[in-house]
Amino acid sequence: MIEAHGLTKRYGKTLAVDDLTFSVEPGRVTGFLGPNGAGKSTTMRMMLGLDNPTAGRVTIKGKPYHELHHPLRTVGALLDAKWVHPNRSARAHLTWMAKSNRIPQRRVDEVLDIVGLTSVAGKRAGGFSLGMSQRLGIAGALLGDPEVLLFDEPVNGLDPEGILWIRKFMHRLADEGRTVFVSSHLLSEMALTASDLVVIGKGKLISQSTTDEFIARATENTVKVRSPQLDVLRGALTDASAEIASVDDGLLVSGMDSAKIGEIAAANRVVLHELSPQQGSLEQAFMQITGDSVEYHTGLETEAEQVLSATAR
Ligand SMILES: Nc1ncnc2c1ncn2[C@@H]1O[C@H](COP(=O)(O)OP(=O)(O)OP(=O)(O)O)[C@@H](O)[C@H]1O
Repeated sequence: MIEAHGLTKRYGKTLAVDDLTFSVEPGRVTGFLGPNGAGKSTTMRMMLGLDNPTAGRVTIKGKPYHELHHPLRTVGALLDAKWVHPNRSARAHLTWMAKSNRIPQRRVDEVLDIVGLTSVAGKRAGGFSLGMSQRLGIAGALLGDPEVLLFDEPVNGLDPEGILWIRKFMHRLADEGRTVFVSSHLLSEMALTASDLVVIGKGKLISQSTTDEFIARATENTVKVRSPQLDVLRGALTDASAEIASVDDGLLVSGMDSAKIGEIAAANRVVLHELSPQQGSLEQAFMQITGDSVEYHTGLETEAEQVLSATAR
């Protein structure tokens, strides 16, 4: 469990984190979403005691980081995957970390196995691909078998196979009952990875909810209907105050759920060929919820475009 209360960080004139209050629950993957510069890394650094809050506090299992008796056994983090001596082997790097934290050597082999690096454990970490470096970073985070894990932009720059591996791994950690807090500016990736979302923009909390609630709240859900008696159906739905738009081969109905539309169709003896709820995407939700912040919106469009073009490729 991670809890932030009024967490604030000021760097000179920049208010990097502005009065954030939220909590992160165990047994779930919680996405920490916001565009570049929103304050995600600063927040995570404060969670790990690497930066001091200007005001407010953040606790892990009820205590600020510096009061934890066994920090590495309580919280593990992947902040920068390339933070490793390039000439050290993966095993030597982890052994060095383990020794300085009084963690037994057998745990090094365990974590190498967990992240699938056993076969390259003796190779120079400097020669690792980004995906392998991420795995090594995650192995380091797991060394103390912590209940709480923080990952800062873990899928940045990874190929689809690497992204899938990280996603499944996060789910596995949450299924083991751990608290998994993962930052990203990649909206569609977070929609697949996280069941809960903490969304920030310009240092401020925009929303905390489940991913499904976030999308449902922000996007207007519509229902697509196809029928050989479209005109009869259109009249009946209009009489019932639904909003209707015509699409190629049917109608797009808003302001009414599919159950009600089905009932109206049945009452009017209208045959339906399709009755399908259309859910908005996380990109749409993100744009809609944050759209009133000009600076935020500008940054966001770039991110959303990147995501959309990456998806189209
Ligand atoms: N050490 C620092 N000194 C001065 N300003 C800083 C420092 N660290 C962060 N900032 C500023 O604080 C704001 C939030 O930065 P932060 O890195 O936390 O955002 P972020 O959401 O993690 O973005 P990114 O995805 O680009 O890392 C930015 O305006 C950044 O320039």
